[in-house]
Amino acid sequence: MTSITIADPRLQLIANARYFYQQGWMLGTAGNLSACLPDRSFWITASGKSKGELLLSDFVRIAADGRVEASASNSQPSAETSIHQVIYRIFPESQACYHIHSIEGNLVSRLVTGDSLPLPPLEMLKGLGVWQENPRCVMPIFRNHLAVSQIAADIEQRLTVQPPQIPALLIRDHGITVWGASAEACRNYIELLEYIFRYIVAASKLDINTHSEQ
Ligand SMILES: CSCCC(=O)C(=O)COP(=O)(O)O
Ligand SMILES: [Zn+2]
Repeated sequence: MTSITIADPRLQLIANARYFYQQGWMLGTAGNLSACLPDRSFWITASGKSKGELLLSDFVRIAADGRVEASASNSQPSAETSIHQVIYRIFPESQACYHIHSIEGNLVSRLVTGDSLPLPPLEMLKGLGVWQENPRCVMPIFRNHLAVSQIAADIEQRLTVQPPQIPALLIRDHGITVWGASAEACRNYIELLEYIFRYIVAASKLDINTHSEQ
């Protein structure tokens, strides 16, 4: 009889957090990652852990009804757990949700004053699910309240009625959050967005209009 071993999703979260740390996107304790289990509970990084050197014990398991199901002694779930919960509620097909803090993400959030960031019509958007010629795509931006519950409430209120074109949102002066069908998809979304953000920042320095059709 063949036996199948189901890998612990925390292992992939640890590897991705280390990679993001190496890119400068999860420095110090910044950011939080989560991944769902078949019963819709999810593992999320415990609050205040160094994201470049996570251990299996640096995660908290949150049940589908919001209870803390498992945690190592003294570990509290990420302070931003409510944002992950809202994302899983609005997009129930999501299996993972990643939040990082990057310099480019914060810079682009300052290039516009409104509540959405226009994205240039780059080929890279296809990796985020946008398959249109010369797409007009925007990314939602949310205000960075001190109370995370207010950010989560704003996200739920807006995205429930106005689903975004890409599985991602920006919190101004704070960071980006993505969600997807797998941890691998989330890592790809983060990388693609970081490329797009670098492009936007570089274009703004060169004073290039990135939205005109050539
Ligand atoms: C320097 S990180 C400030 C808090 C934050 O925005 C974050 O992403 C990490 O919070 P957590 O509670 O998940 O460690
Ligand atoms: Zn954060």
